[in-house]
Amino acid sequence: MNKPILQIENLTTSFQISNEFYPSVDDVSLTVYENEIVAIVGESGCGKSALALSILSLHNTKRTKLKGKINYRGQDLLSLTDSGMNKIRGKEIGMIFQEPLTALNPLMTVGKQIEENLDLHTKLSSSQKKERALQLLGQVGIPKPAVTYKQYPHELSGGMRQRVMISIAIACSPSIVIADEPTTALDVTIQAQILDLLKDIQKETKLGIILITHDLSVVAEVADRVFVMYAGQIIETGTVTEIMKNPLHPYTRSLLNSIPSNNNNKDRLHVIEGTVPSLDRLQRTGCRFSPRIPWISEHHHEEHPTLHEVSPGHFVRCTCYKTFEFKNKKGGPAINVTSKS
Ligand SMILES: Nc1ncnc2c1ncn2[C@@H]1O[C@H](COP(=O)(O)OP(=O)(O)OP(=O)(O)O)[C@@H](O)[C@H]1O
Repeated sequence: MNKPILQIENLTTSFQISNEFYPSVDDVSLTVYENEIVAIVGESGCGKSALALSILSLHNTKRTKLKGKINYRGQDLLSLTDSGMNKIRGKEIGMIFQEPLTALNPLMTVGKQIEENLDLHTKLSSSQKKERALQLLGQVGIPKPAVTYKQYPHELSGGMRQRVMISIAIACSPSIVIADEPTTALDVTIQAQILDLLKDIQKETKLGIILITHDLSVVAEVADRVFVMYAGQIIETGTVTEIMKNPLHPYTRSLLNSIPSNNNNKDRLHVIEGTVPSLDRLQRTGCRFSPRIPWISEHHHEEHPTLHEVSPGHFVRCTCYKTFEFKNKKGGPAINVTSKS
């Protein structure tokens, strides 16, 4: 049985807007075990990145309030000082961002950027650092590590830059890597290569990966378990096999129906207006998804929706899933699914 590495308990992350604090991540609990890929999926604005940045304590502390617990191997990350957290970031928990061109330093060679992370967290000599950097570049599939080592980020293609980001993220052999939309900025073939690379690295190193994406087809490709987020809350979770085979929440079903290969409906798709509401306009009582499926009458929703375990490990929020049908009954998306790209 794999051991839990990260246990998030009742995490609420609130941001200050004008003079009020509004929860962007609302009472989220999730566990990541070693040797698994956990996906967090949802439309733009659901709180996925806010959750990732909370794990790494990367929010502006003056304008953000965090409540709950983030246990990493027995210590609560929320109670750590800045210097305590600096020892975790990049060493224990690696991070891969969506756009490597902005995440990488344009003025530093690839080799130096990998070595910078090694400098912070290891006591390797200069020659050992170089050796490790070259080995990492080889591990992430860079064809000529010695050449790329000396190059600047702008000299590389998008896919190569993302491989470099991955090499930096795994340089200090972390237990967890958080990958926030790692393939969104890449074209389809390169996307598939990067996903394969992440899968291979995960298998080789047995680390836990938290994969953030708006795309359920990416989830189906690589993840073991999935947490579907809507308006700051987890609305459904389970193994990927279970969620793909038996999605229950209307939102999950809508996301799945928005994948072209899953949609057998040859008619015009039925699109319901609406997007994830902004934090200050979000209804916080009742089912948060109900305004987007107004044809489902109120009494089918719970007043205080909770997560129900429908089969071992498969949880769904609110009772509306029991009676939900797509408005056009043919399975077109119930909502106009937005994405970041
Ligand atoms: N620093 C901040 N201050 C105020 N509001 C914020 C801040 N960061 C995020 N938000 C708000 O919190 C909500 C969730 O944002 P978040 O970026 O986590 O969503 P997301 O699901 O990651 O979307 P995307 O895929 O677009 O990044 C949004 O309404 C966003 O506007």
